[in-house]
Parts: sequence; structure tokens; C-alpha cells
Amino acid sequence: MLTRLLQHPTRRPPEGPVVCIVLDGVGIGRGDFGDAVAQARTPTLDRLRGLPSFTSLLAHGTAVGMPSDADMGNSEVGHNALGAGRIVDQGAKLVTQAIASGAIFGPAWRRCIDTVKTSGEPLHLIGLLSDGNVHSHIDHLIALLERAALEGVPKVRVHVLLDGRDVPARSALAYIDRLEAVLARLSQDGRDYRIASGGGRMVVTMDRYEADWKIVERGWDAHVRGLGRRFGSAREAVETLYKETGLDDQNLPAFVIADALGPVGPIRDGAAVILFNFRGDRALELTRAFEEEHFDEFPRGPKPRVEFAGMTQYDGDLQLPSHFLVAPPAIAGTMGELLAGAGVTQLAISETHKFGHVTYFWNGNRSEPFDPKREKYVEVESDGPPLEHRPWMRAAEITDRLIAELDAYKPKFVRVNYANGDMIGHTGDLGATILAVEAVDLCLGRVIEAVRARKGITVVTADHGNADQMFDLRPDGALQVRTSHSLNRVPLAIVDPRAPGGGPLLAPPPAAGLSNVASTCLELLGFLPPEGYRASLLAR
Ligand SMILES: O=C(O)[C@@H](CO)OP(=O)(O)O
Ligand SMILES: [Mn+2]
Ligand SMILES: [Mn+2]
Repeated sequence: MLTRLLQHPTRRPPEGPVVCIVLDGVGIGRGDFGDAVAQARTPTLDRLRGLPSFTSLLAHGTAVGMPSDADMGNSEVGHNALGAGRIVDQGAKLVTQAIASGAIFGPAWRRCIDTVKTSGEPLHLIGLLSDGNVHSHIDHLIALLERAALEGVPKVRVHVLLDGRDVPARSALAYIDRLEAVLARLSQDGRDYRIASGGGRMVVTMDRYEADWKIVERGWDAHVRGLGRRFGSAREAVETLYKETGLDDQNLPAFVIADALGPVGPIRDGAAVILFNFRGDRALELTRAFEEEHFDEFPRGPKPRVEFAGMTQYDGDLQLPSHFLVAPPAIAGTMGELLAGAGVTQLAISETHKFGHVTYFWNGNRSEPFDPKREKYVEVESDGPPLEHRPWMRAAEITDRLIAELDAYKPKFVRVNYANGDMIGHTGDLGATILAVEAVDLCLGRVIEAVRARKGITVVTADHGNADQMFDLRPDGALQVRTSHSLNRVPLAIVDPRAPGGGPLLAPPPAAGLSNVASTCLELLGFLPPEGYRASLLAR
């Protein structure tokens, strides 16, 4: 692996910057009524489709390091591939492999098991309960439960975050039933395994990029302190909350499972806690709440002294958490690191919801800049929910700031993420998602024009689909709102006013995907595609 960029023998970099725009969740759909990208009025995207430099890229499955081609893409694996220029085996795959080999039951697991065997306190498992394979997989949870039983752990408590964002919007009961069956089977020979608390992932525990610590506080109260509305079972909680609130899984309020003696699973001194999500963005804040001695993001109450482990290490710079079951994907030599080494100035910009995507994920799950003197990271503060009431989100403010920074900071390479197609697509609201795509298209046009005026090049792509598929066809023929990402390909277009047709000719290798974008950007900047990187998309 090269650690230094080499000049390209023939490519001349532009006078201005190379700006890579990620349209989060804007894939290429079927063009039907449920394809919000096709339904939207998008003069800029339409123009890009006519360029010689337009193509489509794979953004899901094995092309982004997921276990199989049935797996959707997501922001983590998408931005990892964009920034690393290679296909890296991702958390979903690494955890499954570590379960198969037994490597997952290493030192961190041992510490947890030894702790609870000594104290008599429960082993607590906290995480997202679904088979979405974006943040977690229920099979991983079940493997941990089976092993705990095999090792004679007497008490386990599971704290379940309801999904409905990577899986159908109201599918929580199916996963709860499946989990309850496993817990009942394992609750024999004196063992006592139960669900202890839970709530919808968008309002309980799984905040990211410090958008709203209240979310984590609600989770802390329910999982750790046993504080919250009580129910006899998770099924009863979900059924009642569906009826009372009309909300879907991702937004259901927190709940606590209690019996005649009170909450069944508060987390106390001497317990062990495993956060079984493998993806870091939405796991880091709870990790900090468990690990940091000094902490003032919310009142924790007395912090229980527990043995804490993550499914993996979520942040390689901050080394969070300190103990983890599976080694994280090793992503070194990302394009950000190589450009920093070559002294090229970089700007990364997005709004809060996607800020870490263009910094942390782009840099291989590292939160810090490689060279703070030549990198500027700009976060535009996001609006609060409900986002479907503001589908334009902060696209205009991001655009204003980006254009201002082209003159003020004068970066040579820019990466920007527009969150709208994804964040509004996840709400399942077709009308709002059409508006979201239109807002992005407007800003896209502004950026392209500003970059052209400064003699730069724009590279437009997306990290995975979402807005392009707002419905699923159920087996019975009925339509069902789709809140999750799609498996569709994503657009790739390059605007270079120096090229005769408005963009360079492309020669995409077979099965070209997101991992080919880094070499493409580096080549446009006048460098050779680095050794080990996937090929550039540019024709010779
Ligand atoms: O919101 C998220 O956490 C995921 C979906 O689970 O979306 P994205 O990968 O686009 O960030
Ligand atoms: Mn995304
Ligand atoms: Mn998403």
C-alpha cells in the first residue's frame, strides 16, 4: 500500500477545486410513481444524465463489502468505499465470520462473562433488533445468547431498539416474537433470560453526531435506570404504543418491562453490558455514557460500575470503546490521508445528520483530521424532527457555506453530503421526498455553476439508494411503504468544462462501484490512482 501520492504523467489538475458531491440516498430507480427521484422536477440531474461522463455505479452488497448482494448499501459502507477507494470487509461480514470461527468469544467476551459470574448480576445486551444488517443483525444477538447459556450465565437482560428503518416500518413484533422464543428456550435449568427495556431507534438511544443527546438520555433512563412507562412484555408495549400513538417502530417511545417486583433489568454495579450494534455512528454516544468518568451531556444519575464492551471498536481515533468483541475493519491509506500527505487542502462539509459521513466514515471510521492545518471540517446544524415538515433541510445553507469556502479557504478537494434524499426517504413520505430531491437538485445546480466559475470539476454521485424506491410490493400484491434504503445503483457524473462534451469520457471497469470514485477524484486532481486502489472510471 502506497503511503504517498504520485503525479499523473499526463493528467492536468484543474485550476480550481475538485468537488465531490454525495447525494445521500438518491439512487436510480424504476421511474415509476414510487420513485421520488423520477417524480421530482430535477433539471440539473436531467442535464447530468446527458453528459458523456454519466454512468451508474453499484452501491450495495459485495460491491461495498457487505456479506451478500441481497444486502442494501448504507452510509457507512458507502462512504467507507468512497473514501478508501477499495472494497473493505464490513462489520456485518466481520461479525458473522467471527461468530463462525469463534473469534468473537475472545478476551472482551471473557471479561464480561467472568464479571457477571463473579457478581451474580445479569449480562445486558443492548442493540437494534432486526435483520437489517446496517447497524446490527438479530442472528448476532442470538449467537451471543446461545453462547451465554452454554457458558452457564444465569441471568441475561436484552434491551431492544426497534428498527422499522432498515426493515418494514412495523415489523418489530416479528423480531420480538423470534427473540422471545429464543429467550424462553434458554430460560431453563435455572437460567433467566428476558427483555428488559426498549424503544424506537430514532427517539431512544441511537442518536448520532450529537444531534440530540435527549435521545440517548431516554435510552439511559430506560435501559440503565429502569425509569419509564412500564409494561408486562415487549409485545404488550409495542401493541399498546401502536394503538395510542399511531407511530411506526423507529419512533415508538421508550418502555420498561416490569413484573410484580419492579423493572426486570436495571443495570447495576457488577453487571456486564454488550452493545451488539456493529456500526459506530449511532453507537458512540451510548458508549461514551458508559465509558466516560466525567460526562455532562445529560444527568446519568449514579453511573453503575460495569464491564462494557462494544460489538466492535466504533472510533479508531478515540479508541471507543476500549473493549470490543470483534476487530473493526482495518481501513488505512484513505484518499483523505493520502491527500493530506501530499499537502492538498481539503474541505468536508455537511449538516449534522451526515457530518460524520464525510469526515468519520470517509476517513475509515476515524473522527480526527489527518492534518488539521490543511483540512477543514464544517458542520451546518440540522433542524430537529419531524424532518418531513422541512424536506429542504439545510441544503441551501450547506450550499451557501460551501461556495463561500471556495473563496475563503480555497480547498483543492471538497466532499459534501446532501442528506435530504436519504433522511426524508426514511420517513416513507412520498410527497415530502419528492420535495427533498427537488431541493437537492436546486443546490446541485448552484454548486456546479460555482465550481465551473472557479475553473473546477464537479463529481456527482450517491452512497446508496433510498428516495428512488418509496414502496415495496407485498407478496399479496398490495403496496407497502418502504422506509429503508434500496438496492438500486447510483448515478455518477463528472462536470469538467474543459472537456468537449462538458465532461470526460469514461471507461468504467466491469461491476464498477463506489470504490472506483476515489481513484477517479485523485486522477482528476492530477495524481496516479494509488497502488491497491480500485481503478479510476476515466478513459485513458
Ligand atoms: O439512519 C441510519 O442510521 C441509516 C439507516 O439505518 O441510514 P444511513 O446509512 O443513510 O445513515
Ligand atoms: Mn446514506
Ligand atoms: Mn439512510
